[in-house]
Amino acid sequence: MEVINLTHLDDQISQKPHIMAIGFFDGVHLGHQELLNRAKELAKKQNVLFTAMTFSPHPDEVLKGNKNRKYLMTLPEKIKKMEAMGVDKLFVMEFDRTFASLLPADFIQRYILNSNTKHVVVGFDFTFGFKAQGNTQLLRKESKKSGFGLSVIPKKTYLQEKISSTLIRGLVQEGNVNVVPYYVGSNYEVSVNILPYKINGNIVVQPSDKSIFPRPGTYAVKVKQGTKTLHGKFHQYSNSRADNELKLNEPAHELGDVCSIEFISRINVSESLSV
Ligand SMILES: Cc1cc2nc3c(=O)[nH]c(=O)nc-3n(C[C@H](O)[C@H](O)[C@H](O)COP(=O)(O)O)c2cc1C
Ligand SMILES: Nc1ncnc2c1ncn2[C@@H]1O[C@H](COP(=O)(O)OP(=O)(O)OP(=O)(O)O)[C@@H](O)[C@H]1O
Repeated sequence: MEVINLTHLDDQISQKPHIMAIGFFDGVHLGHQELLNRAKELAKKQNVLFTAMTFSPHPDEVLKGNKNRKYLMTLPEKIKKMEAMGVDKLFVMEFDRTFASLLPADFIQRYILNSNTKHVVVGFDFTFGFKAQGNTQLLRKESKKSGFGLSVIPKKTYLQEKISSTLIRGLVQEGNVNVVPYYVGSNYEVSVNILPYKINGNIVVQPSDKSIFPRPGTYAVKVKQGTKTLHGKFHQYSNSRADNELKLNEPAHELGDVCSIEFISRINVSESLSV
């Protein structure tokens, strides 16, 4: 997969024909996966590239000044997932105030009409352009007028509720990691750095300060490094502390500098790590 970093100065993003999925896609949940899979199928049928456009940082960081915003996935984690979803080219548009002020019609002109975008795939509640004025109705109207294809993915729900990044962020923060697979199709997973010392014989790990972590407590986890998977317990001290302890059930002599932690479930206090 090719990753193309863009700014508002890039007014054309592709010469080759492509089918593009658009959205922020934090956590790449089952709703996002349906959308990306639709774009992938269409691209295969039409023998064109499957592309996705995402934004960095999140519009709220820029427009609401919410600099401490935390994510289900950091950008490198999202890039890895997009590659696994089969995206050929990922456009990462720098979201700044100048880009935010682009009118919906100008967004369509630059990134769809001038960029050989044959078909656009978005969800039912997608918005774009200055003050989020563009929506799927506008895209529908323009697609008929200008002749590009449009697929709008209907709301994907679980227990009658929209599957959303916001809802999943809440589940993780509350420690309800065991239900995340119903919304994402897999466990909540975070990449961490392994620090070069131990505490009480436990491995000490440090997440990115942009990653969401479950509330303090002990969690049953899977630790993945390359093709290796180990099981263990993860202890989260407090939301403000930067390091956390990891106790593996099996010896892991060659654990390197980084690994990813999959959260399976929260463990009762009585079974917790002795720390
Ligand atoms: C060109 C452009 C301009 C945007 N301007 C605004 C804006 O002024 N205010 C706002 O709240 N969101 C703005 N957004 C953010 C969108 O409303 C939306 O959050 C973003 O396109 C990601 O879509 P998604 O949230 O459905 O993933 C803009 C998006 C684009 C593509
Ligand atoms: N449950 C869903 N069903 C269908 N489409 C969805 C669903 N959730 C999001 N989408 C679509 O996926 C794209 C990316 O959406 P976005 O990143 O805003 O996800 P979200 O889960 O709604 O996030 P948030 O909760 O932060 O608003 C958009 O085109 C959106 O319409």
